[in-house]
Amino acid sequence: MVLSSTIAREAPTPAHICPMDRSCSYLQQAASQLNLDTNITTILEHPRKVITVSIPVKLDTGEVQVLAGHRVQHSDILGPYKGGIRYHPSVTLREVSALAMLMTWKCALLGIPYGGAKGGIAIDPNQYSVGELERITRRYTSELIKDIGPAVDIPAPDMGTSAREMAWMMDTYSMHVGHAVPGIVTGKPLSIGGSRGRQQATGRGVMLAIREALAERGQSLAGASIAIQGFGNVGSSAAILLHEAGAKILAVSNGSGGVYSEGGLDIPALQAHLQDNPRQMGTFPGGEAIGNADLLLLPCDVLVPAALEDQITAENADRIQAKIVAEAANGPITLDGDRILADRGILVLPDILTNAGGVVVSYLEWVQGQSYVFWDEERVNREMEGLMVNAYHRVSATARCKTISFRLAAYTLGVGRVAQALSDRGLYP
Ligand SMILES: NC(=O)C1=CN([C@@H]2O[C@H](COP(=O)(O)OP(=O)(O)OC[C@H]3O[C@@H](n4cnc5c(N)ncnc54)[C@H](OP(=O)(O)O)[C@@H]3O)[C@@H](O)[C@H]2O)C=CC1
Ligand SMILES: O=C(O)CCC(=O)C(=O)O
Repeated sequence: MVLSSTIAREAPTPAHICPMDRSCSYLQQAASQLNLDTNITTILEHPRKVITVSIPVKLDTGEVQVLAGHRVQHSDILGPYKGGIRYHPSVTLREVSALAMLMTWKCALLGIPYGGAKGGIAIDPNQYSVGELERITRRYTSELIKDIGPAVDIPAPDMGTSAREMAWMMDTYSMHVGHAVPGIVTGKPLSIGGSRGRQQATGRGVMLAIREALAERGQSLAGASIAIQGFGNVGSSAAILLHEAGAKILAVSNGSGGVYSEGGLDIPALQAHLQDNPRQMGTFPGGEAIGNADLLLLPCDVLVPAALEDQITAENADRIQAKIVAEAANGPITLDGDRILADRGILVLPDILTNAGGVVVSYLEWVQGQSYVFWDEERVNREMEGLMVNAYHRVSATARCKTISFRLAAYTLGVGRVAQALSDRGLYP
């Protein structure tokens, strides 16, 4: 048996330095708007707990790999830690830390009683069999068993994971404690206490944020031209819902490239094509192939990055032709890219608002589970829409009233709520 260690060897971050430049920069800007005591900001800059575990996994070949699994718990000031689990080759402890902090502000902005966390393993799930993925997920859960729980830390799907991984996590945790604990994860299958509407929830929230932003400009979704990077859970759900609302989806893409049609893509036909030809966007007969980099530069009403971080940077921000950029992904715009878009007057709908529909329905799943009463999809969608639209208009009103960007307005509302709770709870030393 060969032992191949694939544990990421990242340089350790000095304890006194905030490891997350972008997240900390936005936190600092919000702190300055709020006139926060610098000691409170210093506390909020640091994750409360950073966990890295070794995950030995026996591959189908008999070889053993040891993977590094991370879980970063940024804050539980407002409630249990909450956030997704990512399986993607680009996962690092730094990235997971930054994403955990985003979760704290997102939940606070939306007014849901959760803190923020994120987890991840640096693997390409496409390179592993289902059996291997199950063993990886179960061992990762086992290693985290003392740090997660329905009142402590509640994982959910993120890039590269889905209801399937949540079911494995729920089962592993339940076996450890000796009884079924559906509330240990959200985004799980309906059969074990999942919520109707969770799968499409993030994409639905993205559609709602775009709808509200266009409405404030006197435009409707019908006829709006939209380009979407990423066609996974979030990108494909947003594309379907925007298409159903009459928007013209000019282009979509995945890791293998994209497809473009000036007249708008037939999204259901594209989905059917992908069923038969997985990941082969470029061969869809209803459009022409387009690269991911060019998709970002298309002239359109709304550009929706719904894949990875750092897609809009100092290199391409001055060539973005969209009027609105809706951050469906977490962190798709770098700090420099953000400054350039702001200087050019392009409205950015920030991630902590735009993609919050997922965690909102995770919260609704948790509420249903706690009360043992499960709602129909119409009710779930209605409750989520209420919270999303309310948050959108609070952000928009704050941006208008303080003459600041939507991002800074969203951070000011999220950070302000956490800072208030921190000082009310007396955790401030
Ligand atoms: N799932 C959720 O509920 C939530 C997700 N998010 C965020 O949304 C984003 C997407 O997550 P999700 O949809 O769940 O992830 P998925 O794993 O379901 O989908 C990811 C998509 O991104 C594509 N992709 C990967 N690399 C690239 C690339 N270099 N260029 C273009 N596309 C690429 C993938 O293509 P391929 O299949 O070819 O690899 C796939 O279409 C992430 O930032 C995530 O954090 C935010 C809130 C909630
Ligand atoms: O649904 C959840 O709990 C978390 C979703 C998530 O990871 C995110 O919003 O980035």
